[in-house]
Amino acid sequence: MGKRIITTEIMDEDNKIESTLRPQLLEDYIGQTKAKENLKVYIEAAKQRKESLDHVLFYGPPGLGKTTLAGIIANEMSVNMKVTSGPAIEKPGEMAAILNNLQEGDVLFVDEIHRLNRQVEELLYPAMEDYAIDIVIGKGAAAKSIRLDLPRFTLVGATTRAGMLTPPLRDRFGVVNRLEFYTVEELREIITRSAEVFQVEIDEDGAYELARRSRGTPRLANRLLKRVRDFAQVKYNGQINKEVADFALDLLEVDKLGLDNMDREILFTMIEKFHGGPVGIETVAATLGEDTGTIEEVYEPYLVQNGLILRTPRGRMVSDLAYKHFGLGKESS
Ligand SMILES: Nc1ncnc2c1ncn2[C@@H]1O[C@H](COP(=O)(O)OP(=O)(O)OP(=O)(O)O)[C@@H](O)[C@H]1O
Ligand SMILES: [Mg+2]
Repeated sequence: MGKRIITTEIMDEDNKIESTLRPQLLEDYIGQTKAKENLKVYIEAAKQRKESLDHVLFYGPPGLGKTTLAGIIANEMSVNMKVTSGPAIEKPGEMAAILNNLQEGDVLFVDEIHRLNRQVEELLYPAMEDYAIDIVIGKGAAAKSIRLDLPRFTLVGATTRAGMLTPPLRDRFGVVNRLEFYTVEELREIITRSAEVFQVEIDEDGAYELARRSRGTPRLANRLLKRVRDFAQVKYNGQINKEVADFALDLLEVDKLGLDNMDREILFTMIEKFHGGPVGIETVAATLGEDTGTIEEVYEPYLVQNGLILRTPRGRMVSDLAYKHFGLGKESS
């Protein structure tokens, strides 16, 4: 079977469970107050005017709810959502076909939109702006271009790498939302709700402990909940409390701040190779064999927000807090 350019349903097992956890309406969506308030107004206004919603861009680190919000937009507008992603579309013709098949008002969700290739992206410009595309038929001297009108659709783009979007594409989104890390309290609410879906009992302290270690990220919170549920079932009598959560999370090597391996690798590299900084982000990235932008937009934000990495004019520095977290002394230099 060839690659699927477009999917309207969510496919694999992990995703099937995820889809039951996904809130369907704006009012059930926990956190992201700013983005939510924004969307509420725009959705309301578009509905009153019986128009399609303006194009919406979501950006921010993985697992914060971009795909979920795209689905909510389609639900709230009572339209269909078609799902595709930047790397799945190779040729402008493929994008033209998708656009041409949309119904009036539909949401086209393009995940990883920063990975669209140039020709495909350029096709989107008139599509987004004028709801029309120009397609070339024939070759050489016989080639002619015809204009194809499109239904008024809403493009919802998502990216973890806002820095990689070209300005002309970014400028064509009327609504741009940056998603933030969730607070422990918001994550606790999400975990409590997910536990109901999983039909597993969890007490307040257990939910709090899971929330604290979820790296500000609902996807991680749900994943940890699933794992901890297994421990609760096999080792305790099915109930999740702080003791079970602690036991399971320690075993899973999720630390008290929810740092993952990459987080630790970044911090250890800075500590061991660069005396804790200051060091340029490019240098850290090169040492880790990672792309600078990925470190900057995907991994670093959580570390900066939690005061583990400090951004200074001379470069990044590992904070005292991070040394303390790892039980390390700061070497005097
Ligand atoms: N506000 C929320 N309330 C409850 N659950 C949420 C919320 N936001 C996200 N989730 C859950 O977190 C998981 C990840 O969300 P989602 O797939 O929307 O993230 P994403 O930003 O699209 O991630 P990626 O960048 O990796 O595509 C889903 O299981 C979803 O149900
Ligand atoms: Mg997604």
